[in-house]
Amino acid sequence: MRRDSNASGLKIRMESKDSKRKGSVGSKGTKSIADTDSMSNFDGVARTQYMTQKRLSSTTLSSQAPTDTSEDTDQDHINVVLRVRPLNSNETTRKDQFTCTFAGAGKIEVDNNGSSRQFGYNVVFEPDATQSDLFDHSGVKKLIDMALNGYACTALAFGQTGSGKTHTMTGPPQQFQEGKQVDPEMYGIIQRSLKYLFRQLNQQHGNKIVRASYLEIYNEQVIDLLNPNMRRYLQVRWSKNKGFYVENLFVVECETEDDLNAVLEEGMRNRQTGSHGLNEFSSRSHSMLMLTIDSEMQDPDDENLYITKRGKLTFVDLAGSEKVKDSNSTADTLVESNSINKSLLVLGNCISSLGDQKRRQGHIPYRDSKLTKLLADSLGGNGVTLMICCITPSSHHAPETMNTLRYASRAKKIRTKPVVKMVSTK
Ligand SMILES: Nc1ncnc2c1ncn2[C@@H]1O[C@H](COP(=O)(O)OP(=O)(O)OP(=O)(O)O)[C@@H](O)[C@H]1O
Repeated sequence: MRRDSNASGLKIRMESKDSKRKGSVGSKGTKSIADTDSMSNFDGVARTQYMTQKRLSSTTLSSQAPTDTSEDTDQDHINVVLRVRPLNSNETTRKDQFTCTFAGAGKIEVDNNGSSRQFGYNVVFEPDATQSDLFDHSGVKKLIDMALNGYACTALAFGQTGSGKTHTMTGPPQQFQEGKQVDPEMYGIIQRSLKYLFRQLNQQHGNKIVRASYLEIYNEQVIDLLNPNMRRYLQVRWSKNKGFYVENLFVVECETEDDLNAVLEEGMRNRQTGSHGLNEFSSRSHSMLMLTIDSEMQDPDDENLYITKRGKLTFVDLAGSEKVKDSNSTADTLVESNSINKSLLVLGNCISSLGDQKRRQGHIPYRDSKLTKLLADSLGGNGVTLMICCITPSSHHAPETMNTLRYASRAKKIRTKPVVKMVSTK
């Protein structure tokens, strides 16, 4: 191990060269809330506990108890939660209608030009839900607990451009600009997760090592967000042991929450963003912040043997699907839009196949995009996944919103087989 800094001076303890090279809410309805700490999907041991309903004074979240508890006990459904952002100033100026009705119990009804449809998810966050509501009740804490116990866990934000994915994951995107600061109340799921992760780690005994890497997929190329000066596209490879992985990705070892926050800031500053008709600070790439958490413990039966549980925690902020007509894309942004839409189409195809009981036994087109290759394990493998779908309630975007909701419903049917990864060392 040695201390080092990357090209842009990120001061974080880094792994040895070898290991580095290895790439290693407010509606009108009921005010109820899910105790997501008992969500069966995120509980690898007690798998069939039902969510308990709690009343909460001013928050309006709704929840749904999982209904099918009789299935293969090795498998877990992907958890899907939905966040509806408030109407923005463009939408109110245009006098767009508010299309969503919240019936409670994880149900949402959306009106698309006179025809309405109801959808159901694990939790629905209504427009006045706060950032802290999202963190407390989306199930992400359970996800972190599972990563600490050796599972590969993913939190993935999905939805049309401008629907609030980045806001949900990190808070307002402007905060990462030079000299800008944000009220900590606005911090997103990632910053809150990093805090929670270190709080949990500090309470545990034994050696713990947290490593981080951060990449983006921009125009179907993988770029290292922690080493952007390298400006070399990284290759996605496959191996029997690791599945799909990115070769030569910069990996940093983080000792504190501040180290991880520095990684986040560095990556967010380097991420491709652009301005278009639907979002002033639009992410033009899919980003993945990947943490590996090694927890070493002595084998109770052999004092010379140490067992390391290797959990993973990945935060994915997808670029948003967009209608080129609405985003007024031209030249470069058109190439970006097409690339984003294409990779999201492949993701949609994978989700459709995986969500269909018959088709999931057949060919899943993971290899059709880098994004799906890197999400293969989270979606169809041994991972545990939380999908956070973001939508706008605006009538102007209702057809696109319907698409997002349909995808989210399909994703809910996907099942993975979570396994704990162990490494033993003498
Ligand atoms: N729940 C919310 N409450 C208040 N403002 C929000 C909310 N969600 C999003 N916004 C604001 O709306 C704008 C667009 O949000 P954001 O950039 O997160 O969208 P996105 O889905 O990540 O878009 P893209 O795919 O283009 O990157 C931002 O200014 C953001 O702060």
